[in-house]
Order: sequence, then structure tokens, then C-alpha cells
Amino acid sequence: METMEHNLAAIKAIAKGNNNSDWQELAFSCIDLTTLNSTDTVSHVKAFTERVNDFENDYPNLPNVAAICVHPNMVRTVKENLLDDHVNIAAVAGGFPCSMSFIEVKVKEARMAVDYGADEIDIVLPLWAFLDNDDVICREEVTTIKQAIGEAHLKVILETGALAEPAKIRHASFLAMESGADFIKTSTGKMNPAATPEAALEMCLAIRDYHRKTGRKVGFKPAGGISTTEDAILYLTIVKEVLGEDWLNPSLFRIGASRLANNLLSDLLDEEVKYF
Ligand SMILES: O=C[C@H](O)COP(=O)(O)O
Repeated sequence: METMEHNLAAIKAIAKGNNNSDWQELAFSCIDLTTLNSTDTVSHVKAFTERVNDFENDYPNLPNVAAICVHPNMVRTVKENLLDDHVNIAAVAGGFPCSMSFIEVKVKEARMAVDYGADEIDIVLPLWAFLDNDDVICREEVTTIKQAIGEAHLKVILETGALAEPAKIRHASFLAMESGADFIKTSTGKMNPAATPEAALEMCLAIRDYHRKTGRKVGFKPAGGISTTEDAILYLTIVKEVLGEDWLNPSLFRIGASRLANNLLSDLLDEEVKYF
């Protein structure tokens, strides 16, 4: 633990030096632009998608976000309206945010989201099983959903705020990766604490060790409560220092956030922007 805190202090110092327009642009291009409210409506999600469509024209010198992330019943609306085919559609599924449903329902929900157009599926590791040390159920659920969604990418949310101990975060990371996760993600954004640099560091160390063991590169997605440019640059810096340059792109790094994009844009353009 002492070593980790020491490493994090060093990484935080490096992150301060990384807060420049190149890194801010990179962070922006890795955003999963998220709307996951119980008040989301079809008209809201349509307007949200149209902002992403307009972005290329309005800011031709900037990259667009990596994906739009919505509830599964809103995938169809995004699919029908999204014009930029470089922007993916991500859906939370599998009984998000608590994973308290039947595996048959979770599989069906994830598969339906893909059928309506989702490229990426974000599920929550079944904490009700993990916290009882039932690794078998955790592996079965992740493996079954992964198989059901075919070519779509699977992100597994560990809800690190509920795990707290570094050893549990590491164990959950390995369970998810060994069961086929393409990304591991910190948090749902629906409980506190959400993403923390400590949890991110532990997860990146697990991704590094899993890669050394298997040769497979698993992506990392911090999410939940990330709203400032400084936060985003710190998570990018953790990834760079632990995993290296290969991970510094949207195919291996995402930031899930509902409030970050405007703040990054404001810092990039040096004026207050409320675009999304
Ligand atoms: O998956 C993404 C998170 O739900 C976003 O959380 P946030 O609304 O705190 O940014």
C-alpha cells in the first residue's frame, strides 16, 4: 500500500506537467459521452446525439468523442440519429447498475441492445456473488454475456467503491479479464465513491500483469464522478505510466462521463463552453 501511495504521488506530479492541449484533445477523443438518467427521454437522447453529429462542423479542428453511452432502450434512438460512424454506441445492460437480475434477463437485454445497434456493452460484475466469494457465478455471468453479444465489445464494471480493498479490486479485475472482458471499468456512476485514482492504479497494474501473462491487451475505463480536466489528465497519466503509450487511444482507453466534455472543451478553447 505504501508503495502504491508513493507511486500515485509521483504520477500526480507527472500529470500536472501533462495538462496541455495535446493531452486535453486526447482525453476528449476518449470520452464515452454518457446520459444515464431515469429522466432520459427519446427527445433528449435524440438532441444529445445531434450535438455529437454537429460537433465535427462546429469544431473541425478537434476530434469527436469516442462513443455515446445510454440505457439499452435508448440505443435505437441513437442508432437512428447518429451520423458520425467513427462514434460508437455503448449501452449499459445486464441489470445496470446493480446487476440484480436473472442471467437469462441480463443476456437478453445485452443481446437486444446489440441487435438495436450497440457496438459496446457495459455490464456490472455481479457483486451479490463476488462479495460472497462466489467466483464461479461471476465467471459464468461474464462469459455467458460475452458469448451472447458476439462481436460487440464488453466492458465489465467492478464498482470499485464497493470493493475498497486493493486485493479485492485486483481479484475482480482478473476475474473479469479471464472471463473475456475487453475493458474493465471502475464504476457505474450510481454509487459513492465512484472512480478514484487509487482504484485506477490497482486496475491498471492488474491489466499490465494480465497482459504480461497472456499477451492480451485489455482496455481501461474510469467512470463516475469524473468532471474536471485535471481528473481526466490524471487518469490518462496513470494509464501512460503503468501501461504505456499503446493504451493511449480510444481502442484501449475510455473515460465514462456525463459532465467532463464541456469542461475539457472550455479548457481547450480557453473560454466557457456549454455545448453538450
Ligand atoms: O458510465 C458512466 C458513468 O455512469 C458516468 O458517471 P457520471 O455521470 O458521474 O459522469
